[in-house]
Amino acid sequence: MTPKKIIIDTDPGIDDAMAIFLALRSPEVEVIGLTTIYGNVYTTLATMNALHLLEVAGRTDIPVAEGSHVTITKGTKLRIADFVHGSDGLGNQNFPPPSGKAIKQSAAEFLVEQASLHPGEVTVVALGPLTNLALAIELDPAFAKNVGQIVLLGGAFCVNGNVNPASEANVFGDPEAADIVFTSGADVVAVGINVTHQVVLTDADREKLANSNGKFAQYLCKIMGIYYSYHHDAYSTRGVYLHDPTTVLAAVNPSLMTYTEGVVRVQTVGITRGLTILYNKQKRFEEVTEWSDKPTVKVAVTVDAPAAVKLIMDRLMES
Ligand SMILES: O=c1[nH]cnc2c1ncn2[C@@H]1O[C@H](CO)[C@@H](O)[C@H]1O
Repeated sequence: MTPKKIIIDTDPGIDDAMAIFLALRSPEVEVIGLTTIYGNVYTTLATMNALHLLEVAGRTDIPVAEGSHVTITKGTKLRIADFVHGSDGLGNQNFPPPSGKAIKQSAAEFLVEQASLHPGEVTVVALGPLTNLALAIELDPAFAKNVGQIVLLGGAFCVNGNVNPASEANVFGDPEAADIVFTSGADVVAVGINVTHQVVLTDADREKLANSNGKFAQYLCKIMGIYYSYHHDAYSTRGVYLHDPTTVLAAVNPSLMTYTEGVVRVQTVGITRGLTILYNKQKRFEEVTEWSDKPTVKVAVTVDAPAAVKLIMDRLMES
């Protein structure tokens, strides 16, 4: 079977690093590019980190396109989660700057170009706020139809968020963009923290990674300390949530999850800004609602967590 072409839209980020390495080790997919976005770090640093991670992996053949520095509404007050990942996004390791450079195209231009070059064949795996995808949709009315699938990490479906009780970090980062993507008519699969919080890398798993000869496992163990201490403080867990790698798995091996389908809208105002609400079509409402006549998306509901953790670890431990 020919591997699925994927573009990873990313804000690296410790779990992003893990997700990128996992994708590079997955024969089911071919990474044809990385696009960058703010979120865990600012966009400029996300681009540097994406280039750095490709250099670590020996995959400088993969292009990196820099994404937006502002939200879809041109907002510049960004919420950056450096307290989760370190001020450099990669566990404060003082890595030397990458020698490579981003391509001239913007992330949105690159996404539009690749989707129209390979209609129906490109999967975008979106691991940060959805600004670049919303820009691609605005730039090219055919993008939503041309893109094969958008597999995104976003939302907290029927559970508390991780920024506040209402909102998950990626949707909170640009709620207007998220609403554009969810209602675009593209084939969207949303993996929310209701699912990713079930996929935990324990202290014992970390030790196993550290004791392996895997190049990626070794690198990740070096940068993961701050991600572990953050989880210990914030959630009182002795382990970390594998948000981004789990989302990559939804593209690599979709059968590890179950899904429901319905219309998702995003709250953009008030104390619940960033809230994702899925209408499951179980009731016909008398009134016309903001969910009426909108395209549906797939939302992940369950995950085979032990199988997911094992697959992620096995691939990262290959040397
Ligand atoms: O507590 C948190 N606040 C903000 N961002 C977080 C937190 N925990 C994890 N992430 C980051 O947000 C995405 C998942 O929502 C992941 O990329 C993760 O690295």
